[in-house]
Amino acid sequence: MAPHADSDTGYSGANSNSKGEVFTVNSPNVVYSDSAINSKYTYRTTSVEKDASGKYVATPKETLYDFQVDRKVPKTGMMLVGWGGNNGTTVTAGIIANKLGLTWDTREGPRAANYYGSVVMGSTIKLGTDAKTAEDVNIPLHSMLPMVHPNDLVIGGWDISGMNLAESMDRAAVLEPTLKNQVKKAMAAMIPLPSIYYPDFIAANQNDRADNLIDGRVASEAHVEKIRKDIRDFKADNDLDSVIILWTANTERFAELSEGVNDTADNLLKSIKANHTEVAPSTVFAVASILEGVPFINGSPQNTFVPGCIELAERHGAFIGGDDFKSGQTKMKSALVDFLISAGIKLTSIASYNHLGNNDGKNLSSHKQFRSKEISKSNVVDDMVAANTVLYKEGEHPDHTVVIKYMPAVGDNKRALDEYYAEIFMGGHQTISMFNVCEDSLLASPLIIDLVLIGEMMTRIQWKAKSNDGVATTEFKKFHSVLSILSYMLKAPLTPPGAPVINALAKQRGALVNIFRACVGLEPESDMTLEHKLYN
Ligand SMILES: NC(=O)c1ccc[n+]([C@@H]2O[C@H](COP(=O)([O-])OP(=O)(O)OC[C@H]3O[C@@H](n4cnc5c(N)ncnc54)[C@H](O)[C@@H]3O)[C@@H](O)[C@H]2O)c1
Ligand SMILES: O=P([O-])([O-])O[C@@H]1[C@@H](O)[C@H](O)[C@@H](O)[C@H](O)[C@@H]1O
Repeated sequence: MAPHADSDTGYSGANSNSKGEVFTVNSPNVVYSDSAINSKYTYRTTSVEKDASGKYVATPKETLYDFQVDRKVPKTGMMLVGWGGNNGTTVTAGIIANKLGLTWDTREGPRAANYYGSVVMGSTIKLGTDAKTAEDVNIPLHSMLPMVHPNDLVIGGWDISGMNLAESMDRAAVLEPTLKNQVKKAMAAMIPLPSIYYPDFIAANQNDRADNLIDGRVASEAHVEKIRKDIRDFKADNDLDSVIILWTANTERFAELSEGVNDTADNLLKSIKANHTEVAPSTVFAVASILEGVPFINGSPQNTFVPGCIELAERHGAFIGGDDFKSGQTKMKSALVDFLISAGIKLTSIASYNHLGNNDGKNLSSHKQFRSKEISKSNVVDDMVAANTVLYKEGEHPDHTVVIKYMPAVGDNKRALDEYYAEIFMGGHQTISMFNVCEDSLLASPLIIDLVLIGEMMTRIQWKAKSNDGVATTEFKKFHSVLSILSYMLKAPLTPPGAPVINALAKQRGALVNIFRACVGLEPESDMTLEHKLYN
């Protein structure tokens, strides 16, 4: 279904038709037209109650969904807030290099552009099993639905630093000179739009790069309208069908949540109108995006989505997602903790130390900004611990410490040192010590692509339902405004109010893949492989 031959994804194992489609579903429940894929999907869950004796009673439930996927792949723009930063310049250079099919010399020999680290572009999913050999048939995740190809993204954005992207790519010191030289000309023509700058929200040490500013140092309606106009102009100037806004600017301090200021949509809008000092730049960008009806995704840990912002998104049916790219140390943690606890090993302490020398690290050397990051890096084990009442009593939790130090010498190559300490059988202990060098921007940039591609895809999926108690949704509706399907890429996944937060990495990926499967009428991949277990 991708508009590109599989060679663009570096994938050679699939055969695709003239439209680049890798598969179709042969089922009476799935109907293809030129404009849409319509599927009927039975969603099977288990409802659990306690009986009078306190025993659980499990009742299978079925809900019949109709899914509709718009097959027209739109010309899409990606507008980055913080475009001139390490992540912004790196993802831009990476997309240009892939689009041009560049190779460049390195000490280890020639390297070619790729999308490694992108779950959409670099991973595969099991479609099913071969009808003749019963072997797994795996296809690129990107081929599951008619998704935008990152090579086709039109890129723009804002930065408080006015450097062109070639200069800021040099400042970032992430990419090899032999690659930079090949994209420098294109990137020199890319100039970030001036942005809003409220000094109190980021470290004072960022002030020296703030030379590309919109007037006004507190939130205002004028700021919202200026950003809305920037979005409209970018869309019109590039003849785009859709635009996704993504925050990859500095980590802000948390905004104080208070009644009458940001607790409701109306109060938030009033606070912006009244130039309230507790409205963060990232929240102003989110409000502008919501009012423009374009998805806004937060790649940083601050509480951009104050309750009033979430309510505004719900009111306008606009998509939001966040928070904080899950790129290295935390991604490893969410997989390792899932493994240990689901193996019945009682994790009792996690010590997470990391140091880095990029501008992100410089900003995080300020306590208020570090605190935002400490929160997002610390909550990632909560769901896995709470789910295992065999190992952990109510309220019991492993010790968990997060340390971040700014060490300029290592630049973007963040060092993560972790110790996991656990109780095992009969009083024994297991100690896992890990040294993980995360080249932060090269790990985060593919996540930016995933967030934008999946965020855009979700704007083209609608559903209606008929549950087995007869409650029917008659009109097609969009997914909830809060895109929790993005959680695999995020440390502190934002969920619809009242919905549980899932941090276990495998569950997050399973949700993404199985929702995409449902959209084409396919059952979830259960890994049961009964076909290999029941017959002699
Ligand atoms: N692996 C990773 O790199 C990683 C992982 C998780 C989260 N993050 C988060 O992503 C964000 C970006 O990381 P980075 O390494 O690119 O940082 P960076 O400091 O290199 O880039 C941030 C950019 O944002 C700009 N900026 C600051 N305030 C702005 C505003 N109000 N409007 C527009 N631009 C503004 C800065 O000038 C800078 O160019 C940080 O918040 C970081 O914590 C990064
Ligand atoms: O995703 P992850 O590697 O756990 O977390 C990273 C932190 O280790 C790092 O200190 C911070 O600067 C990055 O922005 C990112 O948040």
